[in-house]
Amino acid sequence: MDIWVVGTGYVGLVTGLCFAKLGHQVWCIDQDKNKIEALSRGVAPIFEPGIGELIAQVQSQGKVHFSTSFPASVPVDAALIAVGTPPGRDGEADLSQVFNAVDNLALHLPAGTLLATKSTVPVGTAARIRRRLLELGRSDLEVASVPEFLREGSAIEDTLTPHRLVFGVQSASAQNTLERMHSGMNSPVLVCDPATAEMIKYASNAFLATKISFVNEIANICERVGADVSQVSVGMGLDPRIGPSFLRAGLGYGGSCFPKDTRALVNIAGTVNYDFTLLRAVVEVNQRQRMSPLYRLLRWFESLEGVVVTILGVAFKPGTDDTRESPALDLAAHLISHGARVRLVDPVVKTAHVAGQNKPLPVSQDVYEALLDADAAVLVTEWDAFRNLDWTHVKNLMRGPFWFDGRNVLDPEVLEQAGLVLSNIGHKTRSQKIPV
Ligand SMILES: NC(=O)c1ccc[n+]([C@@H]2O[C@H](COP(=O)([O-])OP(=O)(O)OC[C@H]3O[C@@H](n4cnc5c(N)ncnc54)[C@H](O)[C@@H]3O)[C@@H](O)[C@H]2O)c1
Ligand SMILES: O=c1ccn([C@@H]2O[C@H](COP(=O)(O)OP(=O)(O)O[C@H]3O[C@H](CO)[C@@H](O)[C@H](O)[C@H]3O)[C@@H](O)[C@H]2O)c(=O)[nH]1
Repeated sequence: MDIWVVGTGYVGLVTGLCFAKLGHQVWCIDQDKNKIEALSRGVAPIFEPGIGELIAQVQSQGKVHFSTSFPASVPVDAALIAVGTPPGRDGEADLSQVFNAVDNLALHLPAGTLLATKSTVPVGTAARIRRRLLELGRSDLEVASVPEFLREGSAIEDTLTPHRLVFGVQSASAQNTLERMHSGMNSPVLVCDPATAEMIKYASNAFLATKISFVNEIANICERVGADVSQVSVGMGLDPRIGPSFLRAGLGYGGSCFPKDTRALVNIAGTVNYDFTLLRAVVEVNQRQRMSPLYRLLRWFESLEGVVVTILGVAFKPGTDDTRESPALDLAAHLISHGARVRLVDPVVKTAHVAGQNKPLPVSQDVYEALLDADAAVLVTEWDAFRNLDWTHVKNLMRGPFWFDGRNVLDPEVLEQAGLVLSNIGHKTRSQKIPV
């Protein structure tokens, strides 16, 4: 098949490359000249395991093409919209990129082509797209919703072997086009109407975010009653009705999806006069959870004025260089506003945009250098590189012994043996000095 993918961000790029790998002829179109130039030279604009090799493979097979404009006289069976849907002022999804893409596609797609959204869009967007196409005199295009469920860090595998495919369609021919497009993927398929498909995407992200905020609330109670949240998670997860995933307590969720999509779903509910009380609480709990190291540091130091704090991990999770809605950036901004001197270290992120700073902050790649003369350290992102440090060396480098493990991946006993003091989330603190 011939497929156009509009928007070559995370989702558009990975989707386009994977369809090319499945044997389709793919055009990846993006308005960002630098991105397209880099991709044409085989350079990936994102850090994602396997992406460089995949670009090289499908480029050498002539299966993928990168362009800033819609190709003329090139056949096309389906166009996928994978542009951004960033949050607007009240958390609502800003659909300007989507409708810009729709308007451009309306000028270029031949009659009968399928136009499907991969972007996460509010319920009712497919209907709005159809109305827009009618206004533009393009009642001859099919509209569908095919939400994307990939995770950053395992995006290629998730796209080639997804847990499920959701086809939100209104006609047999649209379903048939999507089936041909995805043939070669051996995944369960749910066929439904576009509005239902759009809701499945938001409901899935909101439910996973709810699990995380729930376990973080349990963790906070564990600290106060002397229970161990890691074991509570294992114990809960052994019940197949609950399942073990997304029960890792920590500094809460970040990234380009959960924070944005939970707020957007609260907003969607509001537009139909429904107060999504539960999801509002999930969002609030997540925001509060990010600040737990700040409160713990304030109890340890009393004042953070001039205190040097090293933050380990700037990406919102390991395996990506994406810093969108990373808890580390929020924490850094709050520590700085309390007078702390913040140092950042991450294996792949090079600079960080921290609110209130007029230029990006540098991010070190050398963890020992970043810990030299630090008064305290906070692990925010559980990169492997931070798990097995030479703790005696760390103790000797640092001015103070205080560590906060925001992802519960460090062994308190090992750190204590080296003379450090470790506080973490959801465990009874071992040091008498750290009040909960
Ligand atoms: N990042 C993820 O892990 C992920 C996973 C599933 C779903 N999603 C959803 O997919 C969508 C895209 O996410 P992303 O992270 O890839 O976004 P992104 O912001 O990284 O990329 C969007 C791209 O679209 C391009 N673009 C914008 N308007 C355009 C236009 N009119 N024509 C051509 N190109 C245009 C931008 O230049 C940019 O490169 C969002 O709705 C997001 O919620 C993201
Ligand atoms: O037990 C857990 C699991 C995750 N997280 C945090 O949750 C966030 C999101 O993690 P993850 O879901 O792995 O990353 P994303 O790449 O943002 O993927 C989510 O968002 C995508 C965009 O919508 C969806 O496609 C995916 O299915 C969905 O998992 C990260 O900050 C994690 O640190 C926790 O705090 N505890």
